[in-house]
Amino acid sequence: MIYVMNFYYKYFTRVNPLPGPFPFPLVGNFPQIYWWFNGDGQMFHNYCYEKYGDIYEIYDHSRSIVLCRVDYLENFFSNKNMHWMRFPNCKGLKELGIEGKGIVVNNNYKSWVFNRHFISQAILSPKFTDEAIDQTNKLFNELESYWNKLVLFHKEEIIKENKNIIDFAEWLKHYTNDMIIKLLTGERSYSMAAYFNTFGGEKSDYPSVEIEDSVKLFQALHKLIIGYSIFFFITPFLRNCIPFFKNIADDTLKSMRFFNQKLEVIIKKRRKEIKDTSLDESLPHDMLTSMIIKNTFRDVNYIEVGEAARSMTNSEIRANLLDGIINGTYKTASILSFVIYYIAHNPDVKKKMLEEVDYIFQGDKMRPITKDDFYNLSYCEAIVKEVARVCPITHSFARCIDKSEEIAGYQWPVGTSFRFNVRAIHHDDDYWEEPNKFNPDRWLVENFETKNSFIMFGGGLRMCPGRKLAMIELVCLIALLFRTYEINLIDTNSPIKATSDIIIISCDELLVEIKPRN
Ligand code: HEM
Repeated sequence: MIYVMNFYYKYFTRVNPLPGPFPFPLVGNFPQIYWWFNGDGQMFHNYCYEKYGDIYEIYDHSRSIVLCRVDYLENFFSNKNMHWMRFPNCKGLKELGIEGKGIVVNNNYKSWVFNRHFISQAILSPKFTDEAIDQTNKLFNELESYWNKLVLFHKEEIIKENKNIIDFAEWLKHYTNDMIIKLLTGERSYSMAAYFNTFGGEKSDYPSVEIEDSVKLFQALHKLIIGYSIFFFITPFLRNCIPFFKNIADDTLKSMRFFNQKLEVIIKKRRKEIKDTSLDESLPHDMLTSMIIKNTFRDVNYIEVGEAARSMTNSEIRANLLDGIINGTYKTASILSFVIYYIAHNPDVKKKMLEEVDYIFQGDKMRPITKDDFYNLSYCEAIVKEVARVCPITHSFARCIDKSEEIAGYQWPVGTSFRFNVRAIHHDDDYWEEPNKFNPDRWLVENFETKNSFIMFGGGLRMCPGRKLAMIELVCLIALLFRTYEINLIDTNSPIKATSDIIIISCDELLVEIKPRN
């Protein structure tokens, strides 16, 4: 009773009261999200934007101000202000064992700068880019080999049994999982092989122990992604006392322990491999190796300058790997499924894209894709950006201000939480011409884009460090796929099957028919 009275006292005396759905104690606006929109965060934000306009407030475990206009973002992304914190401190981070670790939810500025610097140096380097292109070719060949076995070589029986239909979204999640694990840790995972094996009949050539391991890793990752938000957005009382939330929280902690153990083994093994490699031999370019050798004598830029230039501990490396793996799996996969969907619904765009792809490869369906090809595939890149603009996969992302500031015409106290409604920003008609039109050509006009109006990868200091890698994966895969295959949606009339949680929108299923292009 006291809690409820206190909650509503604070609510009715809050600074700058704004319109928004009425909150409930302990659960904030979750009842509305679940009762009205079946848990769909994007639909909830669409509703709030239409009903309340450019600025409204919502509640999870605390109050957040949601901004929907491009000009409201200036204070967050300019170098002058540097509001760098994403979420306020919360007990959940400690329970998950990630307080002050990694980068995504790290609220310790010094530690975040240290980790972010390591990660950026590792994955924005030219050698890492080469490695990403190389792995794209290798893993795409593997993906094709499974499709060939499943779909293309056994035509008659498969067509009879309707097996030429594949769930593209599911294949992509396994593909991006194998890709990110290889690029970040240097280790192979066999998520695609495991998925292939579920179809019965022929099995993949990889040893079954390795495949089973990958299945466990993939399942643990899935549980972590689902369960993570319970630790940020749900109050400790619900998480610890209500069985529904407690079960998810326990499962998430179990997956976290499992993941940490796996990563610890990989890190120790790599440290030993590096130690056993003579100085004149080169080392691989995965993120793990780069993080281990940074600020050691194996680092080509090594200078000894005290604490700031210290090397990384295993627990820091683990947290960074986990951040990268979680962020690098589902987002890239979902956006590519949306790309396939939009291409199928826009024949003119498809025609132009095929012309670009055919021009680049000149009829050669076998040669690997190169870095130059990637830079020349400007229309494919435009398609990715336009799909991400009209159909963002992160419906909102957050900042918490570390000093009092005037934002959107109101003065806000330190510690206020904000969210940016990505879809509203991407459709702000003061900044986008015909915002509702799907038009990749707009991206071909140089410098047309206004500052902060496109926030697919966020903005400011905390902008996504994986953006280049994501674009390489997306653009190269589009080119490799459409160079060889005709991909048609099974049901062109149905809307895309996607679900949106508290932050991410993911494609659940995309049934396509795939056959070789003439
Ligand atoms: C299409 C794919 C991707 C999209 C749309 C995406 C989008 C985003 C967004 C919107 C943010 C928040 C930025 C902000 O708060 O300003 C973010 C952060 C982040 N992303 Fe990505 N991302 C993608 C792929 C990746 C990949 C492949 C990686 C792998 C390394 C990655 C790693 C991260 C990390 C570590 C952060 C946290 C950065 C920080 O807090 O300093 N992302 N991403």
